[in-house]
Amino acid sequence: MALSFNPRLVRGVSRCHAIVTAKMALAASCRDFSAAEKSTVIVNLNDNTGVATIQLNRPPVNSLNLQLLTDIKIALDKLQMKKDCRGMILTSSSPGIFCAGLDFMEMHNPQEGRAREFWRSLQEVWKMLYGSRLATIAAINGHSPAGGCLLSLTCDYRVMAQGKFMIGLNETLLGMVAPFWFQDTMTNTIGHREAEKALQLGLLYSGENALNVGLIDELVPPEKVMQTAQVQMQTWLKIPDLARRLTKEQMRGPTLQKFVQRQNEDVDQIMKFIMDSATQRSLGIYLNTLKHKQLTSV
Ligand SMILES: CCCCCCCCCCCCC/C=C/C(=O)SCCNC(=O)CCNC(=O)[C@H](O)C(C)(C)COP(=O)(O)OP(=O)(O)OC[C@H]1O[C@@H](n2cnc3c(N)ncnc32)[C@H](O)[C@@H]1OP(=O)(O)O
Repeated sequence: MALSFNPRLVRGVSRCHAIVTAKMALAASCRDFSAAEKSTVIVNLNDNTGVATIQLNRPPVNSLNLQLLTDIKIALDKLQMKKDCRGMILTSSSPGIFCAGLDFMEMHNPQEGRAREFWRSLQEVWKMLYGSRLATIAAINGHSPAGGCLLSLTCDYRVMAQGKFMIGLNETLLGMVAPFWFQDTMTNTIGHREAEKALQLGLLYSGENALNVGLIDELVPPEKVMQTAQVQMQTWLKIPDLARRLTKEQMRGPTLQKFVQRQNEDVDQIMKFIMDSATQRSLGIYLNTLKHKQLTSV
């Protein structure tokens, strides 16, 4: 697959306890997170409200590598198995950066087996989040390009910090095509016409413009992002869980079913793209410019 790289572009807790101290069962599972090596997520569960927080904790930019994706999946798995857990807020431990998207280092001259595992992990995290039984809110406390935007789009509600932060699926600016399920998630959120523009132009939206097109639901001062997410979560939790969950399943089911049907084909296509020598040349050039980048928004 050919890749056209444009170097001008780019750049784009109440009893609540830290990771593991929540309830006994969760405490045990959380110990698992940090047993072998430092976890790249911080998980809290408020015993009183049933609301969990997952903080992406891979400084400096929370780029999604295999470990971070695996840690998110493990955390979600464990939270979803806990009956008392009804909601989850996804945020970052690094104010100013929610998530910089996929970790380019996972795609730069990778071993094919590792790259496949990486892509499958991304697919699994998307599928789990998009179909989660939990009420989910993204507390976007910083930049959220590409895969970062995708993560937030899986949630039921998005609160973003005011400031010079950008959010959007900017893949085309990098000479990449956002996979169909990235596109579907965007279209389901902002509608077909706006998604057409956003995806083809690789638009990175300012908070104000993201609010205008419905990409985010609230824009608040940075210090109010978590509080706003927690207050909004109470609204979602007033709805009987089963009714809310079945409605979500009906709304998102067709997108998830289409994804499952084409999941393997998607892995094969991406592998072909990543393993292509022209892609690797472009990525090498891009990685050099990444240090001197500047994101510009609409
Ligand atoms: C031409 C590319 C071709 C790639 C082809 C590969 C195949 C791909 C297959 C198809 C995939 C399609 C879907 C893709 C989805 C994605 O998510 S791709 C990732 C897109 N993300 C971005 O473009 C964001 C890039 N980063 C930034 O714009 C900025 O870093 C920031 C998020 C705005 C933060 O800025 P700032 O606070 O100024 O920090 P920096 O100094 O820029 O960064 C700190 C260090 O982190 C490194 N880094 C940043 N982003 C990434 C990343 N995504 N992956 C890996 N590393 C990253 C950055 O280089 C800095 O490193 P050091 O200089 O070593 O400190």
